[in-house]
Amino acid sequence: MPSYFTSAPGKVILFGEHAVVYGKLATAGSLGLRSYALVQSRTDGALEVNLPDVQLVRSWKSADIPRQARWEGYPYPPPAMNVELLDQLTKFVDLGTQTNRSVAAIALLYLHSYLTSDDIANQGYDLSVRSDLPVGAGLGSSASYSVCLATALLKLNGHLSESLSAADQRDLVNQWAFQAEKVIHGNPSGIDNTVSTLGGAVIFKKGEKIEPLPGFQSLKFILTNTRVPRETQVLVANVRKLREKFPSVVNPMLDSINEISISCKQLFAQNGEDRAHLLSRFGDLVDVNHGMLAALGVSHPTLEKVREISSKLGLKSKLTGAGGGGCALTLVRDDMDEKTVEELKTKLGEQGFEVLEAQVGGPGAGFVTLDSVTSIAEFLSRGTADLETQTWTYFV
Ligand SMILES: Nc1ncnc2c1ncn2[C@@H]1O[C@H](COP(=O)(O)OP(=O)(O)OP(=O)(O)O)[C@@H](O)[C@H]1O
Ligand SMILES: C[C@@](O)(CCO)CC(=O)[O-]
Ligand SMILES: [Mg+2]
Repeated sequence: MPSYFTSAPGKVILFGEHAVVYGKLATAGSLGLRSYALVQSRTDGALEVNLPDVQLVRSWKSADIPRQARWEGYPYPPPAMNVELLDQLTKFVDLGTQTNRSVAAIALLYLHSYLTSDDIANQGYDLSVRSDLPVGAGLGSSASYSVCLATALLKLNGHLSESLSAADQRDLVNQWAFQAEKVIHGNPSGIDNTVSTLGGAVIFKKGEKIEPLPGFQSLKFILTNTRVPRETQVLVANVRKLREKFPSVVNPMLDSINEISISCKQLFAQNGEDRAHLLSRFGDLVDVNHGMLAALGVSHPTLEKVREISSKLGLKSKLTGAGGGGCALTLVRDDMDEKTVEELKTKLGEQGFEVLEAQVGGPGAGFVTLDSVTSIAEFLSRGTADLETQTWTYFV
């Protein structure tokens, strides 16, 4: 009766969102805010899914769920996106096409279709996911959800055997989480699931081996959730349309954003000893990158409000993630006194924004093997601090 907790962090993109979709460099770090899953096998052939963050509770007879090919296992890569299966699953879940919970359920069943063995499918299983991240706010909730799902289903089906190195296990989790991200986002670059799987801070280029950001030093940010809902898929599509209309205008902007990530990498690599200089230059890059994103049409009046409020207090902010609402990050320099930070938080709160403080650069995906059946209700009501006291295994 295998059963597991799995967990994965959200992410904050420092520089390079959107440009990363076109093969440009981006830098990002994992967040202290995480999602958690509980997966455990049953005996009655049901697949029971609990996703409280998107208000979804469903129980399907496992035998009724459309399935096509199974994945052959390591070292085979996941097959190309199966559009026919996606159509079948969309009809099967019957929750509308573009709702939060519809895509969440389809992503889960898509991984189920490939990763679940016939034996486990016949027995059935419970899968619940809960998150400390705001959903759809630019902090990688979809990636963190996808990484939790991939880790849970790979573990449950014995695909992460101990004969594989930690790096191979991590790659498998990342590759399958990317499949789930594709179901949710359409055309993701893969940066979000990669940061969520690996943890730490990375410099990322689509399709290339990922490197930790050399010399990365922990930075303090305030994250402001404007609470304006938006969908990453829609914003990415809007930038694509603008680029198709004006390639000669937009392409140089994407190149400039690439240079921002290179400058960030150089800052950490060269200026590690002069922290004040590093933070001042980092702040300049925050400003420039936001300006370019605004020019690409992915800012929002609320994000500009965050910039206005923070700028009056001498702080630099930019949107983070896809933009169009969602979250902004504000760099808190070491020399900022607590009073100013409190004033910032108060002013942001007065606008109805949610202010989050989180560490950047913590651990990536992890799991705990459980030796007894856990009640779903208990798992869903447990505090994060309580879950974190478990003995987690990370893929390092
Ligand atoms: N805890 C969760 N439970 C179930 N589904 C989730 C959860 N978190 C995210 N999702 C899925 O991810 C979707 C949100 O993804 P989206 O990419 O638009 O936002 P994000 O990942 O928070 O932001 P960004 O991609 O800009 O970082 C939701 O509609 C839902 O389908
Ligand atoms: C907007 C985007 O660049 C980042 C979303 O967090 C999309 C992606 O990279 O897939
Ligand atoms: Mg996302």
